[in-house]
Amino acid sequence: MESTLKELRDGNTVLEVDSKSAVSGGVRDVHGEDAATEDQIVTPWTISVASGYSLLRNPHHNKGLAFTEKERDHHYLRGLLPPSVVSQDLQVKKLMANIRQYTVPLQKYMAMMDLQERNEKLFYKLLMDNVEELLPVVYTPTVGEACQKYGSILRRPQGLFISLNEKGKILEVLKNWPEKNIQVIVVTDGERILGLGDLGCQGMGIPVGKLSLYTALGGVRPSACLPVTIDVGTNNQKLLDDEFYIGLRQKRATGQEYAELIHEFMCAVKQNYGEKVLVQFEDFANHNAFDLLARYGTTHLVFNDDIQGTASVVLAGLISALNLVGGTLAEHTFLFLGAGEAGTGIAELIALEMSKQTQAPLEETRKKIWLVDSKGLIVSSRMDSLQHFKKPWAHEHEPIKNLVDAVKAIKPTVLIGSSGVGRTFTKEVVEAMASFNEKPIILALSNPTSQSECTAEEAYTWSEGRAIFASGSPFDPVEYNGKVFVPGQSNNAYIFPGFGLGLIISGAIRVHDDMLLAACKCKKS
Ligand SMILES: O=C([O-])CC(=O)C(=O)O
Ligand SMILES: [Mg+2]
Repeated sequence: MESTLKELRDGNTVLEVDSKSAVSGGVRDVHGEDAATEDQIVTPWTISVASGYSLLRNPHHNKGLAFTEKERDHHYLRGLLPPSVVSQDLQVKKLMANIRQYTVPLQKYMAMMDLQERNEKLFYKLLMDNVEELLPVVYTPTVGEACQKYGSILRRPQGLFISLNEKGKILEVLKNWPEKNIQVIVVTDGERILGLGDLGCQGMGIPVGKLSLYTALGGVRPSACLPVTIDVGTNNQKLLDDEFYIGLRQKRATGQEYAELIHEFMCAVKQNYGEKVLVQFEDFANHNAFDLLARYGTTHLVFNDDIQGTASVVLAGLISALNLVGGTLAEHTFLFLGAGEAGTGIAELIALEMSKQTQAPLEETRKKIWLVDSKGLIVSSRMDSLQHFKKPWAHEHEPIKNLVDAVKAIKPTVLIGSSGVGRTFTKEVVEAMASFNEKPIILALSNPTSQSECTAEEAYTWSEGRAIFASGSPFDPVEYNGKVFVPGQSNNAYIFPGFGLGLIISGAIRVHDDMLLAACKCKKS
């Protein structure tokens, strides 16, 4: 018996033993008789073994034609597969050829999701071997379009949906998830999906995509990753009117009703998975993102990717850019378009690093950083009407209404776009940057590509090839005046999988700013 179990464990066959299988005293309750009392309605122990037909339909263990002759004998697969045995490498070759035939990115996305649902090992092999080509498919920018059309393209639901209907029952809902040992949860409420706005329940594509990078880039086991979407309704009328919309058909719950659902979720998560489970908040709207991070940052292992992840990756990029333009952080002047999660998160981390480098107080280093929001430059005369996360950036200056005037007045060396609004770094803005900077640093961070503040081509052309440019969404290399410029990508995908892995393997129970600063300075050895 023990040797068969070991074989099952070591082999490819699924073996799931519920932890309740051993009754107290170390005596195995083989027939479940001791535990099967009337007040215990759950099966006291279960062993499930996938083999044969069900093994082929189990995405975690299916290998398709790559099952060897021996495995086909052992797992009752004879006759269920055509005779040919192919290597995983050949499977990768075939699938890449198929995926490359699709010209529409969304078709590639759907092919990848189908694969993930069919043969998880092959999905990750494909993604890891072809990461540059497939990252824009399973992640930004295509995942944005997938979320917009999620209701129409959905085949088999992925992740866990927790809606207002589940209020009071969230712990039970977590127990419906087949995996028990969860290490990372990526959760969204869908209110600010990339720069695309409120996509309600259809935001699920984001946690699914982020977690596939946790595995492909961070090496976290897929079974330890849990994508969650909290559905409190949507204010997106187009979705509410869409017959294929998959979420609750109501306006967003707010205030106490919202806070109570999130709180129940956070408590249930800790109760079910323990203190070391990492909860990554993703694509919440500004008005909730900061509050959630503040509220749960002291009681849970939480990380906001849009505030902290983006901040670390951008600071890492700036530290590298200084090698090209010279000077220390404190010798530069920063101007942001966008004062939300990404903008203020990045600004704060830059100020913190400057303060560490120069020993100057944070209040002083913040003065090197200026932010423009939809109402213009953030200045002290606007203080009373500013949301709390913008207040630290309200410096003394006369009011300025638009970006180009702010650029001309502040004369930044670094211009960062994080507003979620595309096409806002106009020719005039880029030309102004290039007029007083030998090498202007220009970061167009908003996602997906349609929301990018400018394209790589625009940044290089309008600056006559002098801009140091990076963007949130990927852009192809650009040829300008006979020279090829390769734009950088400054997306939190370059930090959260490694950062999260570090949190998990170190057994951390809280996230601290020093960890973010350390992550920024990590160099590939
Ligand atoms: O998902 C991405 O590509 C980056 C990100 O967090 C966002 O734009 O919200
Ligand atoms: Mg995000």
